[in-house]
Amino acid sequence: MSDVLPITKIPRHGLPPRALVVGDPDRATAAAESLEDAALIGQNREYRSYTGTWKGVPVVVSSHGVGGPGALCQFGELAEAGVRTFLRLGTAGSLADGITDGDLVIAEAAVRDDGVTQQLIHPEFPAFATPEAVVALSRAAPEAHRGVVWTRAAFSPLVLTLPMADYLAARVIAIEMELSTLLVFAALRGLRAGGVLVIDGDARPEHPDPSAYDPHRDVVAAGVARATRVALDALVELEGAE
Ligand SMILES: O=P(O)(O)O[C@H]1O[C@H](CO)[C@@H](O)[C@H]1O
Ligand SMILES: O=c1cc[nH]c(=O)[nH]1
Repeated sequence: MSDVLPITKIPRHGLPPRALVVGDPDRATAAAESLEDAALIGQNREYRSYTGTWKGVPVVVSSHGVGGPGALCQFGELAEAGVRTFLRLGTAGSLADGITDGDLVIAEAAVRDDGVTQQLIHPEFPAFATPEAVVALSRAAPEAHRGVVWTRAAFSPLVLTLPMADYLAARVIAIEMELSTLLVFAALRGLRAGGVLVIDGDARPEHPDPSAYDPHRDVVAAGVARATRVALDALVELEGAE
C-alpha cells in the first residue's frame, strides 16, 4: 500500500490533529509561510498541503479547491491522516448591510445548498459549526460578524432564479461554496469544524453585475491575511480538546 493517500497525496498517517483548510493553493502557501518549520507534505490536483507550527502548536494547512465535492475528498483524507479539528478560511459575498469588503464573517451554521451533502445524510440534518470553534474564532476576531452563511454549489445562476429573497429575509449574512460540506462532514464523523470568511463583494441582487466580482483586491488580501492569523490563533485555542 502506498504511503500517501490517493487524492491529496498527503501522508497516510501521523498528521497534527488541527487543520486550516482554504480554497486556493496559493493561499495555503501564503499561510504556510507564516508558520515555523513549514514543510510541503502533499501536492496533487487542487490540493496543496503543509505542516508547520504556529505559536508552538503543530498544524496542517491545506487547500481544497472550489466546490463541495472536491473539498469533501480533502476533508476525508485529512481525517484519515489524523486531523480532528478543521477551520475553513475562505472568501464570500456579503448578503447584509454593514458587512463589506475585507470584513470577517464567522459562521455559526450554513445553508446546505452545496449539492453534495444530500448524498451523505438527509437534507433536514443541520450544518452547524462546533460551538467551541465559533467561540475560539470570535475571541481571535472580536470585530467579526457572526451568523448563518449560504453554501451554494453553483457560483452563478443561469436559467433558474436564486431563492435569494428568502435567505435575505432569513438574515443569512454571506454566500460561499464549501462550508456546509465541511460542517456536515465533521458532524457525521464526530469531528470539530468551523469557518471564517473574508468578504470580497456584495452578492445581493441590487449588485447584479458579475463582472464586478474581483477577489484580487488589496482590501480582500488584507482581510485574508488577518483571517489567516485569526484561524491559526483559534486552532491554538482549540488545542488539546481532541
Ligand atoms: O476563497 P475560497 O476559499 O476559494 O472560497 C470562495 O471562493 C471560490 C469562488 O471564487 C469558492 O471556493 C468560494 O467558496
Ligand atoms: O461563492 C462566492 C465566493 C466569494 N464571493 C461570492 O460572491 N461568492
